[in-house]
Amino acid sequence: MAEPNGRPDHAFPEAQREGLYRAIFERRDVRAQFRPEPIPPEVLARLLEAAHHAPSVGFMQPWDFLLIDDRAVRERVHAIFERENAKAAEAHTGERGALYRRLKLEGILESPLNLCITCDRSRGGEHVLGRQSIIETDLFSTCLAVQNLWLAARAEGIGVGWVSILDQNELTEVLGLPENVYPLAYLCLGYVDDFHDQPELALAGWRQRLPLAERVHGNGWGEALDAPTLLEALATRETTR
Ligand SMILES: Cc1cc2c(cc1C)N(C[C@H](O)[C@H](O)[C@H](O)COP(=O)(O)O)c1[nH]c(=O)[nH]c(=O)c1N2
Repeated sequence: MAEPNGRPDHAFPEAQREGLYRAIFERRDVRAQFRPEPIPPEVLARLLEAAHHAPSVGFMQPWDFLLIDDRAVRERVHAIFERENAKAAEAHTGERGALYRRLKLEGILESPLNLCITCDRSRGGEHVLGRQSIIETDLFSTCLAVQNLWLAARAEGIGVGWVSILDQNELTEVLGLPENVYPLAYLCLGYVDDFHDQPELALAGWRQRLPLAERVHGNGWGEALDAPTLLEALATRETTR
């Protein structure tokens, strides 16, 4: 299809575009509102397929997916969280410390499924196309798989919470990961009672979303953007969300 200006129109129809943006804006990190029902296999397959279709450096596809529903394994991971979280809490004192201790930062035992997305740092051999200069691009790729899954889960009505308050070496041992396989994301998944309309950390008064217009630079760091219409559009969008 071509637009009146002759440019081919590859954009999705409006309703589909809205669906995609809805998943982006209504995706939340979920820790507390999990329901116990299991995720049906066909739905889980769709989420994993979405993750598997993420971009990856040199088409490396460095990810694997460990589906963890065993209570004993989850209890061991939860114990790692408890230890690490106690250490993390010590970093915050006074009112901030009290607020930190009130935050719910994981749903390891309440969610029906835990999912560890790993990154095999040796997949594809020594010379992965595009990874020569920036070795961490395998980790970046795996993060994109996480985000694909997270957005698809939101569209399916499934909440996802990322737990990173974990000792990676202990987690590696509990999950029996081979050498070179890094546990990139430990996620809690399940249907939820509700999705908050703002990040939980914002609702709790921990930290607020930064004004986007202030984060956009011109031709170098700190250079003003010479694009009044874009700046106005950024500011306008912000007041509506
Ligand atoms: C790499 C990484 C690691 C973590 C997180 C996210 C990411 C990207 N987040 C979730 C984080 O707090 C959340 O994304 C932000 O607060 C924004 O909220 P929404 O995701 O928009 O709901 C997170 N949340 C939490 O409760 N415990 C955690 O350990 C972590 N760890």
